[in-house]
Amino acid sequence: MPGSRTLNPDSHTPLQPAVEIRDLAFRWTESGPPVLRLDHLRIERGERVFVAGPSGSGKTTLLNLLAGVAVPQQGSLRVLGRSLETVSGARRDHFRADHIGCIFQMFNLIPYLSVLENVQLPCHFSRVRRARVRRRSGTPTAEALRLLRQLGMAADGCPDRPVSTLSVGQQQRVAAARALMGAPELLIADEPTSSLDADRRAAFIQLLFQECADSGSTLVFVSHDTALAPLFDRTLRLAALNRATPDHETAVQSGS
Ligand SMILES: Nc1ncnc2c1ncn2[C@@H]1O[C@H](COP(=O)(O)OP(=O)(O)OP(=O)(O)O)[C@@H](O)[C@H]1O
Repeated sequence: MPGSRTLNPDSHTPLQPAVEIRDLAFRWTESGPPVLRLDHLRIERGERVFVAGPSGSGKTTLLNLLAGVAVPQQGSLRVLGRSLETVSGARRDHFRADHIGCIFQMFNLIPYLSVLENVQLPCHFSRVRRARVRRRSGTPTAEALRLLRQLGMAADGCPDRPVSTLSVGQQQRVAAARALMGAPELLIADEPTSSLDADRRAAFIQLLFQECADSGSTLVFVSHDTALAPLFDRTLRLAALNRATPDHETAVQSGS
């Protein structure tokens, strides 16, 4: 039960929710229309949330806001208890490096680095994640290999290959392993299974769930594949704001 995992075992003080949004409006350009409006959204620690909605409804935009890549022009946005709309870009970058694992649609892998080097990158940017990796597996290399093994990417010299030589589906798994390094409290994933076959997709989701359960991480997962939705604790459904239909609301719907 996600809502029950709200005590910090170290301090015995209640943890803030993973995400709390109020009266948020976001537009990409000053004169452009709002692309996302959310009156209230609360995601508890440890929850696994599936984000659905038609193309252009703002799913990726929402992940950009949660990652602190973009900031809302209106409303409040608290992630892991931190008000992201009030802090500088540099602080948001630091916060993201320490606490958020991102699997973006474009992967953002560094082409001239090997698979193993790419997966270890979060440890270069964050002392917090480095410390967690040390506690879990001893070294960044050992933890990266553990994750790559789980994703079927540790055999046949794969860890030493430059990522530019990998298929899109393989790159997707490398991006996932990198996001999971150092057990970030919040994991956000944008269409992370779009290039995987059915078997790999099932294994991938199981791994994400297992890793999140082991570390109490919260998962926000965007996908057009609504067959996956019942696997999650609930579904957040976004509706396109600028469609010429009466349905202009951004709806939050609870799944089973
Ligand atoms: N960097 C950007 N600059 C300007 N407009 C943008 C930018 N990124 C997205 N948009 C616009 O914001 C709206 C929401 O886009 P977004 O990518 O969040 O939708 P989405 O629901 O993730 O779509 P898809 O399912 O196709 O990935 C769209 O109208 C899009 O054109």
